Formats: sequence, C-alpha cells, structure tokens
Amino acid sequence: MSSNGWDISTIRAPLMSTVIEESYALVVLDGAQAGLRCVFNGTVGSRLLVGKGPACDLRLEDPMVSRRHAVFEIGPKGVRLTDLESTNGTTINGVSIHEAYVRDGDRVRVAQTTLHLQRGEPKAVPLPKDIRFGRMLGASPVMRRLYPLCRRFAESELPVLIEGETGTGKEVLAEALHEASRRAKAPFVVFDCTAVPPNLMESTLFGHERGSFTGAFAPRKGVFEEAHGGTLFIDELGELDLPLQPKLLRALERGEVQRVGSNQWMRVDVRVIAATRRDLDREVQAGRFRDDLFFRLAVGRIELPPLRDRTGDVGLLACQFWQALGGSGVPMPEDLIQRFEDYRWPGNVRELRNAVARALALGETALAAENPPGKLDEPPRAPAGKGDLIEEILATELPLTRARERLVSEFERKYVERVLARHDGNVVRAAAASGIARRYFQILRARHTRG
Ligand SMILES: Nc1ncnc2c1ncn2[C@@H]1O[C@H](COP(=O)(O)OP(=O)(O)OP(=O)(O)O)[C@@H](O)[C@H]1O
Repeated sequence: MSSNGWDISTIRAPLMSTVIEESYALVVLDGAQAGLRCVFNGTVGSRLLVGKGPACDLRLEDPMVSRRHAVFEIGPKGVRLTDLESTNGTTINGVSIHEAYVRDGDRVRVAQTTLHLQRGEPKAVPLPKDIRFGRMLGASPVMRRLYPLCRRFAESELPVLIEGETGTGKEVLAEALHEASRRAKAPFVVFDCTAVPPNLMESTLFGHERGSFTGAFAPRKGVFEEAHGGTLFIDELGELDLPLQPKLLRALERGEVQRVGSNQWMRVDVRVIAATRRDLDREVQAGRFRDDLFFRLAVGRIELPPLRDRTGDVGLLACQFWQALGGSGVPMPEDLIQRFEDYRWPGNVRELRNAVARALALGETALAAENPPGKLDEPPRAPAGKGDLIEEILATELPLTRARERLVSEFERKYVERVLARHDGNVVRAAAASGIARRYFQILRARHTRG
C-alpha cells in the first residue's frame, strides 16, 4: 500500500515511459496577421482554441471572428475541428463544418481569416513516473502528464480553475492541491453554488449580522471567514448568480469581505480554487459570466479529461475501489473488469465507483462467473468501446441545438463508416446504397473520416 492508501500492485499493464507527441502548426495565410505561425504539440486530448478572446491560444485580429470561434483537438484519428457556434462560421477547403477532421495541408477558414494546417514530425517524449497526485489516482499518460502541473499550482498561491465533466474528480483534485500547498494545515472549505438557494448565497459566502434579514437570529460567519488562512473551493462556479459576481470579484481583489447587514470590512487570507462542469469561456461569450471575474479565477487552469480518455485507468481505479469498498478478500473478477473497460462511463469516475459498489453489494462475484459478459445489468457491454450515445451526449449538458447537432454528426459518422465497409470502400456504390449523390457522400466522408 502507498501512503495514500492505494495499492499499486493493482496496476494491470506495464507503465509506459514515453508517449508519442504529435506536432502541428497553424499558419495564418491572409489579413494583417499573414505569416503568423502557431505551433501545437501534444497527445490525444490536447486542444488549441482559436478566436478573438484573451483565453485563446491563437488570437486573431479579424473583427468577424468570435471570441471563442473554433477549437482544434488532437484525437486518436487525427486533428478534429469544432466550430464553437461562432457567428460567422468555419469551413474546411470551402465546406462549411460544425465538427470534422482536418488533414495536413487543409485550408481552414474562420470568418474572414484563412489558416493552413501543417503536420510536423511526431516525437517520443518521456512521461513522468508518478501515478497519483494526492488522492487522485491515474496511471494513464494523459493523467501522468498533468501531475507536474498540479504540483506547480499547489506550490503557488495562484487561483486555479478546474474544468471537467461531472465525476471526473474536480473536488478530489482541489483537495489534493490544498493538501500539497503551504496551507495544508489550515481549513479546506467547500462552497457549492448549486447547493445554496439564491436568496442565501450572499450570506453563505460572506456571512451575516443578526437581524440582517428575516430568519437571521444570530450572526454567522461566511465561507470566506471560515476558510481564513486556508483554501476555499467554489464548486459549480458557472452557477453563481450574475448580481453576486462583482461582490466575489471585490472579495478576491481586495482580500476583504463584508457580512450582510454590516458596514465593516474584514480582511481574509484565502486561496480560491474553483471548478466548473460548464464551458465557462462560452458563458463569458454569452454574457452570462463576467469576464473580469473569470480572468481573476482562471489564472491557473487544469482540464480533467473524461475517464474514457484515460487509457488503462478504468481497470486500475475499479480494482482500487473494489479493495477499498470491501472486496479485498476476493480479487475483482477478470470479466467484470473487462466489461468495465469496454464501457464509456459518461458519469466518469463517480459512476465507476458506484458500479463497483453495486457489483459488490449484489454479489456480482458469483453472478459474473455464471453469466456471459454483457448479460448483467450495469454497465452495459458496449460494441466497439462505445456506450449509449444518447446518454453520453446528454451527460455533456450541451444546449439542445448543439446536443442535437452532435447526435446527428455521430450518427452520420457511423453511417458512413458502416456503408463504406459494406461496399469495400467503394464510394460510388456506398453513395448509391445511401441514396445520395456521390459528391455529397464524399463531403460527408471528408467531414467524418481521415480516409
Ligand atoms: N482520480 C481519482 N482517483 C480516485 N478517486 C477518484 C478520482 N476521481 C474521482 N474520484 C472519486 O469519484 C467520485 C467523484 O469525484 P468528485 O466529486 O471529485 O468529482 P467532480 O468532478 O467534482 O464531480 P461533480 O462535477 O459532479 O461535482 C468521488 O467518490 C471521488 O472520490
């Protein structure tokens, strides 16, 4: 057992010591920034944000470009480009896209600016050896690459914004950052913006004096005062009411808070770590979140990848949970681990932990031995490593139009793959079988595959 209570003997595959890093460059071909070259290196999941806004990796001066216009992401099959509901749209080689693969040499147009994608030589880069940061466990390359950054943020006093889908471990990470910081012995206080009714938000954050509102029978400290000397974790930051945002900003900038019903300012020494499931850049763009507060809180940013992108971590985490939840006498059944590894986990690590708890409670040790994989209730065995697509898209909590577009796009991708496979890759026959023109079929294929 390690000092964190994790048993590293449950690592199932040999740890990779290097990872192949892809390298791409985006070159601006026209306008005032012609010749500008922006390089992005990374592994699966690395992203490059393009737009006018200050959070963008490639900031364009084109007035027709949106604050956050589009994002390039390195995926297992190449670079995927997603238009982030920009006002003036994105095209690849003249074809308008919402989400599509971009190939070496393609021309991408964002509003009035043309970008040229150039692929460089991939190279092997060493991977850090650690498989955990505090209580946060994960031996996948994508997690191991995060830990050095986490350590640097923990040692600094910077505010940090943690982003990630539900159940990816944002709170676990916030606590680990606190525990690895010089504030470790002081309080770690959690304020969840979704758990407090709107009329009590201000007094929960900043405290209140007796009689300041109906029901305020006694004075009460707010979470800022409680966290004095330590760390305040603001969970679901995206849900913070707009009218409260300037008050929070003031507290952060001046290091002072005022209880509701008081006219005195109190000094507080608090480090803030915030988390969000929502895409806060998008909330800022839509005017639902103040950009000054966003930039005050997002000085350090950590994006926790979804569990489905953490290669090898499902088995490792499942075995750890199995032991921690009382299954230590019996090893976790191999076929159950296999089924867990095949599932997509839209609810991420939390869903995995619950599934292990359920398997233990229902005595799935015995069931798994009797039933062929896939016959058990949860989680369903998913063909080709995919879960329930609709559930998966629902878990992203996208607005209806974007969720619908994503569903259609995924469906089109699978359709094209399937029909091409049925016709041995022959586009003419595949298009005829699909009942659409060959030109349109080719556009669909270019949009969804690299072939
Ligand atoms: N890397 C990890 N190692 C071990 N346990 C983890 C890890 N990530 C998450 N967990 C466990 O998964 C559960 C959910 O984690 P947590 O509450 O931190 O997620 P979250 O991202 O904050 O979720 P939400 O967005 O719903 O608030 C907890 O039981 C936590 O202990």
